[in-house]
Amino acid sequence: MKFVSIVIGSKSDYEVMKSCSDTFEAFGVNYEMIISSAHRSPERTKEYVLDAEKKGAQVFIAAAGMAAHLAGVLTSKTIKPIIGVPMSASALSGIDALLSTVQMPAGMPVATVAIGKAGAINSAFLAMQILALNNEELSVKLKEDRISKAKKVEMDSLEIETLIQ
Ligand SMILES: Nc1c(C(=O)O)ncn1[C@@H]1O[C@H](COP(=O)(O)O)[C@@H](O)[C@H]1O
Repeated sequence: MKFVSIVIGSKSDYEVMKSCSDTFEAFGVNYEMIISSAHRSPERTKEYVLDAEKKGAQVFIAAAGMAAHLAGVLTSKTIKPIIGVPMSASALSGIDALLSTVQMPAGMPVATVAIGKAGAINSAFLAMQILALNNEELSVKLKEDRISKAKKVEMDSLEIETLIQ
C-alpha cells in the first residue's frame, strides 16, 4: 500500500502535526505517523525509514524542533522525497529548527516548509502534490481545493465590503 510517512521527533510535536494528518484525512490519503528521534532513538529512526520504504512509503515528512536533525537523517537513508517541518519548541521560536532543517549540504535535499502549523499543513499539501504527479484523482481534488480557496477569498471580501458600507 502506498502511503505518506510522518515522523515526529517528540510527543510534544503532535498537537501541531495533527494539522498535517488531518489534511491527509480530508483528502483520503493514506498516512502513518510515528514518534522517532535521530537524537534520542537513532537506531529506531534508521530502521524505521528502511521498513517504511519497504511497506510503501512514497514521501516522508519529518517534524522536529530545536536542533532539528531528524529530516536530514531520514534523507541520509532514502532517496524518497523528504519534507521537513520546523517546530517552534524553544526560546528561539523555531528559527533554530528552521535553520537546522533547511541548511542541508548539497546533494542531500530536505524540502523545508514554514515553522509550525502552516508548515504542518503545507507539508501535507506538498506531499500530495508529489503523489498527484502519478494520481489523477488526487490531482483533481487538489485543483478543486485551489478553486474553493479562491472562492473563499471572494466571499470573505464581499462580507467585509458589505460590513463597511
Ligand atoms: N529535534 C529533535 C530530534 C531530532 O532531530 O532527532 N528529536 C527530538 N527533537 C525535538 O526536540 C524538541 C523537544 O522535545 P521534548 O519536548 O520531547 O523535550 C521537539 O520539538 C522534538 O522534535
